[in-house]
Amino acid sequence: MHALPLPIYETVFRELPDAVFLIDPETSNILDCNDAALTQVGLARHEIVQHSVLSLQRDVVGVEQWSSIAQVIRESKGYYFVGQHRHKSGAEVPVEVHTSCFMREGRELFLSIARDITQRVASERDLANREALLSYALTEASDGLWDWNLATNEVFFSPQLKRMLGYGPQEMPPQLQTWESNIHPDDAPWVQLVLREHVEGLRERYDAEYRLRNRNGHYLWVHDRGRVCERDADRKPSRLVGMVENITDRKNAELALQELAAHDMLTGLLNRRECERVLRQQIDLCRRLEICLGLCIFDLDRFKSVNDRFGHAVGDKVLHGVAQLAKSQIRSTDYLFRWGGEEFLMLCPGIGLHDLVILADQIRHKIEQLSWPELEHEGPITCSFGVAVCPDHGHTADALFMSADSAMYRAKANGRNRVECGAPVKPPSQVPYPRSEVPGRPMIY
Ligand SMILES: Nc1nc2c(ncn2[C@@H]2O[C@H](COP(=O)(O)OP(=O)(O)OP(=O)(O)O)[C@@H](O)[C@H]2O)c(=O)[nH]1
Repeated sequence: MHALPLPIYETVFRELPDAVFLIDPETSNILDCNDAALTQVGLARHEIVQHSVLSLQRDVVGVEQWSSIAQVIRESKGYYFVGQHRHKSGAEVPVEVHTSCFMREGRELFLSIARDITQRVASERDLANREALLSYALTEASDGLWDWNLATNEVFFSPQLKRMLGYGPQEMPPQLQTWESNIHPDDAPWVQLVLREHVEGLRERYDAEYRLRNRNGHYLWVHDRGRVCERDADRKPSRLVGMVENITDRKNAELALQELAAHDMLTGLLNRRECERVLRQQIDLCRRLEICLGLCIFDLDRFKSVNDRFGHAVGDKVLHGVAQLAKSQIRSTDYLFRWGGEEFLMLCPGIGLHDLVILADQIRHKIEQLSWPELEHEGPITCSFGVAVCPDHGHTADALFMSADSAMYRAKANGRNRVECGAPVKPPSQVPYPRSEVPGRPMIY
């Protein structure tokens, strides 16, 4: 039983933002209410007081139903229900009602507090709609979807994602490791870096194209995009969702085109355009790693006479043979390009002048020793070589190339079938640049 209302309680009753009704359990009539109650149903005080509480809503109909509810309210400490109050305008106001029973001066009374939950119902409806959409997207969308809980490292893989990779609905354990272990080893480090950078807030989104292994062990090319969609109380990412698209066909076509555009048809070597790109990239890389970069240009000697005497087709064979031989002499980390016509360019990261000269001379010698049945009694095919090393002979791509090129012309002028070195240049005073070769780079090829 509650104590008698004191003036302070009277004020609380009047000022409460929730609608409060004082009800006679016998008649269901409202004995009193606060202003929030009047606002909630849009009625004046005289339209409410001494009217049945049943007139405010439609969930309880008739005295009989009211009596049984009144009985439940009496027996329980508090009666709670979610229903609708009827506004004067005809609109329905969703309410959450808590009713309790108490005695005052020997008389039984009900106190009902009705909270307007319009906003909450709207957001719940919105959430339900979104969840339905999400559930549709997760199971039916043509792209595969994933949902990663960062706290547990659990990952939901959508049925479509599993289908894309050739797995059944019960396969693919829902863990981050399942995904990680299927990324192509060459792609894994940078894909994981991109993902980490997004989680750490360094990238706005996670977006990567990489190879993902399917159930048969073959790799698919995928475009994977994702975003942090939930954060914990400390604003740390707690959930990331993303979408995986199978782009194998497009990527393969793209790669085939790139391959075609980067290679020379006759020799199969990388072409001049690719050479220019790689040369600049290697200059930057070697500068960053503080290692040397060797460049060698070689050109067939008196090749015009081969064409003239034996025809272009035989000349092509010679070019192809020379390219294959040179290719067989370099390391997998070196590059060989067909610079143009009968001219080739070799790039060797981490090599010093001494070793580069040895390598060039070895190739020169091996080319000279090749036998060419098509050339009948013609003498050996020979080449002239010019070598230069960055930074000793040039600090930029152009300077390095020019140095090796003029060395090659000097080799021609000095009798052909020989190796000449570029002229040393002064280092730029402001850029400290090492002279080191890669430690341990073998001199023997
Ligand atoms: N068969 C064939 N010949 C080519 C190709 N590209 C360039 N050539 C030929 O290479 C020859 C180059 O001749 P030149 O520049 O006079 O040089 P060279 O005869 O080798 O004389 P030096 O370089 O001074 O030793 C020309 O006959 C070109 O037609 C090719 O793809 N196939």
